[in-house]
Amino acid sequence: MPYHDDTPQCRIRVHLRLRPSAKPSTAIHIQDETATVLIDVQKSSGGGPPKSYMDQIVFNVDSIVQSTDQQQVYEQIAKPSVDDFLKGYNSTIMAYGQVGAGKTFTMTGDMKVYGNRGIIPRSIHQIFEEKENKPEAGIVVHMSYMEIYQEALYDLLQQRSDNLMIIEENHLPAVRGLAKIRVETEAQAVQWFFEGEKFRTYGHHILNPLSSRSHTILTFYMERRVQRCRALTDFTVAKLNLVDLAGVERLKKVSTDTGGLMRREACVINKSLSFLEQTVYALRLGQGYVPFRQSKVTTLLKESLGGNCKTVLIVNCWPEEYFLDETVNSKFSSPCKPICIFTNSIQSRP
Ligand SMILES: Nc1ncnc2c1ncn2[C@@H]1O[C@H](COP(=O)(O)OP(=O)(O)OP(=O)(O)O)[C@@H](O)[C@H]1O
Repeated sequence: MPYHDDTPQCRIRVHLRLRPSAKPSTAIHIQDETATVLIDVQKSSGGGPPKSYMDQIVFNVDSIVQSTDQQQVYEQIAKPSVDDFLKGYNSTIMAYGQVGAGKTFTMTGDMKVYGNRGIIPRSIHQIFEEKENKPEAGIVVHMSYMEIYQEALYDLLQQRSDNLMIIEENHLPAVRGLAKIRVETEAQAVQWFFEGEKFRTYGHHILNPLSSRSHTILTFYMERRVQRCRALTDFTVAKLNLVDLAGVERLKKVSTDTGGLMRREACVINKSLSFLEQTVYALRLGQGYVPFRQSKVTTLLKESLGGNCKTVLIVNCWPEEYFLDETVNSKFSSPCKPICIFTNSIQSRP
């Protein structure tokens, strides 16, 4: 069931997507009714017969998707966020998970097969359908697309310009130098998105011939007129972040190259994802100090994780035995669920 939350405080929604597998691990038990995943793991110490070595890791999410149907994934997980954005709420949809587990398939999709297009092209369609159907709302849309590679920022809509700097604006991070392109139609937005994709950093390894080596953040900025009463018109502004995080990597599983570029990339990616985990745990525990500034991705996602935003996290997993360690590590998503964030739809333009 798609989920809508109109309360001023809402929590991060967490969805698990398992990619199709011919041989799923028997250690993973899915309970669809309660959206719970139970994973049998070996206890590290202790005596007794083999069975007593087993322990069970439990993590709870909001829903579990095992289907490959991109339309269903969009309807169930992403569309409510785009609806919220169009109503004037800041929204974020973020894909996290192991390498090759389907993050880019979920966000961008297979653009050669129309039915397999992902959340980004479908969101673009929904945004411009609203703009066309409601001319009275005077909707204005801008977009930006950036990449975080090796802790440096690149503007994918300016031929990968690196002339960007994180600054603070109204106590929130902003990126100076980032192009915000005004887009009038769905075709223009798709064209700019493809233009940005050309400059994205990909690598090739055993698990994925087209592996993202960076985090990307595609943002839509919307401004629309809202008639409060006959004499009063508000201009509501909102942002939609579509985030494709780089994958959690065990280097020995993806490459035999232990000293080169892939190793350096994997170290930086894993470090930034572990900072993301630390940030989530600090928010979950309600700690006064939240280490947002430890990495570029947590700095830029400050509002999505602990500010004024409705956030959805999609955790992509391989259900095979070979990836069980990484699947267990995905349990970090569980503590995201109770994190409450403040949401306010009326952010009027002065
Ligand atoms: N649910 C799915 N159904 C069908 N094919 C899928 C699915 N998930 C992933 N794939 C396929 O698996 C391959 C790897 O997926 P994808 O590139 O999306 O992984 P990723 O998590 O983004 O990886 P990386 O972290 O390496 O960038 C692609 O060829 C993709 O089409």
